[in-house]
Amino acid sequence: MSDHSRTGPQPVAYLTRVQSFSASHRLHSVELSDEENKSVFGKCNNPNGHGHNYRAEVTVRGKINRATGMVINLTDLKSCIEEVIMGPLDHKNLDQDVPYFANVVSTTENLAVYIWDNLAKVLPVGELYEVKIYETDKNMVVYRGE
Ligand SMILES: Nc1nc2c(c(=O)[nH]1)N=C([C@H](O)[C@H](O)COP(=O)(O)OP(=O)(O)OP(=O)(O)O)CN2
Ligand SMILES: [Zn+2]
Repeated sequence: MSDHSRTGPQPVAYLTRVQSFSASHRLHSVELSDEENKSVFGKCNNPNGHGHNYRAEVTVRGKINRATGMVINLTDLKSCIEEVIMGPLDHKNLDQDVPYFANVVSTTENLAVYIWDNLAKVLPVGELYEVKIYETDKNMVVYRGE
């Protein structure tokens, strides 16, 4: 049996915070012709764009600090999520308002990478383990920094 007392090993836990946000976008690649864009992205290439109510699940992995009982203080994780997700992305047009997506297609895959890269820069403790993004109730991407 493992010993998680004061002198035993520090157990590792995975802490997840869920955050919803709304954004619009259009799937369009600068590397493809207009015809190719229409063919690949179909209705999602409509110049008027469309919107989603996204759901992000951010998971941090780390040892449970003996003194605090925490992997990361949820207050700090919430601040990071505000800075990386809510500020830049909520109620924004991803392609027009977020410089990263000027030349990167705003798929859920790329959105997960964007969120991962920026969260990794600001997390104070623990290690970012997983970013999960639901674009719709039916479509979800998991990114683990690989
Ligand atoms: N690999 C990916 N493919 C597609 C993405 C994506 O992010 N990665 N995104 C889109 C569109 O942006 C859009 O989100 C798809 O919307 P829609 O087809 O309406 O969504 P649902 O599958 O949930 O709805 P249905 O009820 O099945 O129509 C397209 N492809
Ligand atoms: Zn979409």
